[in-house]
Amino acid sequence: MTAAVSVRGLRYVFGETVAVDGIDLDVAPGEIFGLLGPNGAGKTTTIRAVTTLLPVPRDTVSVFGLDVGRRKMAVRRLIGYVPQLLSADGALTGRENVSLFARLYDVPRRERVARVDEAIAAMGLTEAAQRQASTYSGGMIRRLELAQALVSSPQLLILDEPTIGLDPVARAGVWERITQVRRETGMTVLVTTHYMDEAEHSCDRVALMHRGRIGVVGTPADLIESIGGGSLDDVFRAYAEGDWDDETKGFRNVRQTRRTASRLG
Ligand SMILES: Nc1ncnc2c1ncn2[C@@H]1O[C@H](COP(=O)(O)OP(=O)(O)OP(=O)(O)O)[C@@H](O)[C@H]1O
Repeated sequence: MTAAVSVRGLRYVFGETVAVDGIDLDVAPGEIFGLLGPNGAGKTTTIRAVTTLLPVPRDTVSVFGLDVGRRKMAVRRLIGYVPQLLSADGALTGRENVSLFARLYDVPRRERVARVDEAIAAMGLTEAAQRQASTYSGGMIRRLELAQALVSSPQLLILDEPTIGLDPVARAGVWERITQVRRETGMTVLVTTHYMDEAEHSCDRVALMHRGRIGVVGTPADLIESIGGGSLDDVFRAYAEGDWDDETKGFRNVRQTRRTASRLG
């Protein structure tokens, strides 16, 4: 089966800073895949490479089998992207914002009205659609941005910290909509977050990223089991506290350390 996203040996350097340090990653079609890690881990740089917004060498990143280094425009047609910075225009109504994206993405004119309505409804914004976006709450703005990204019916939805800065209720609302869209459309979702608890509940698989590298990949349940129980936060802490530059500190060692720690109380 062709991976939705495949990354091989991706490295990205800004001046002296190694933002991404030779990572491999595979996202399966239809899964919600979380790229987790603290600020500066390299998550945004990784997904900007996947979205074609950063230049990448050939044969390092592909989306549904299309090489990002060679087929930029074709890849863009498969992707919906919600960046970290707000992209909705407060002076326009919710509906106008989504319609604007439908035109930008070149959604066929005869399908536009229906597709805009669908995207707005999928994000629970039908009643608010005629209001100016400047009157929306933070959670509604995020859902509006999701509707903008969904209007082109992408095969791959890429979300950079979709719940950052939102209160717990709004965060839950955003995740509820993301999981619902995936359930109804089978769309693949690649999401970055540093909220481990959210990823634990909503992602099928996660990759833990730290200092430009990916430490472990797996289902939240398997990763938690691998350290003998706890939460995804504990898993991350177990890895982040180890020296990731030291090749000898593998999964087994972390597990051993945890076991020892729990024996010692
Ligand atoms: N345009 C840039 N110029 C210089 N350095 C950059 C640039 N973009 C990112 N970096 C650096 O690369 C590293 C990785 O940043 P990146 O934004 O990918 O991390 P992140 O995990 O997404 O963190 P955050 O959640 O804070 O965005 C950081 O040290 C950051 O300062």
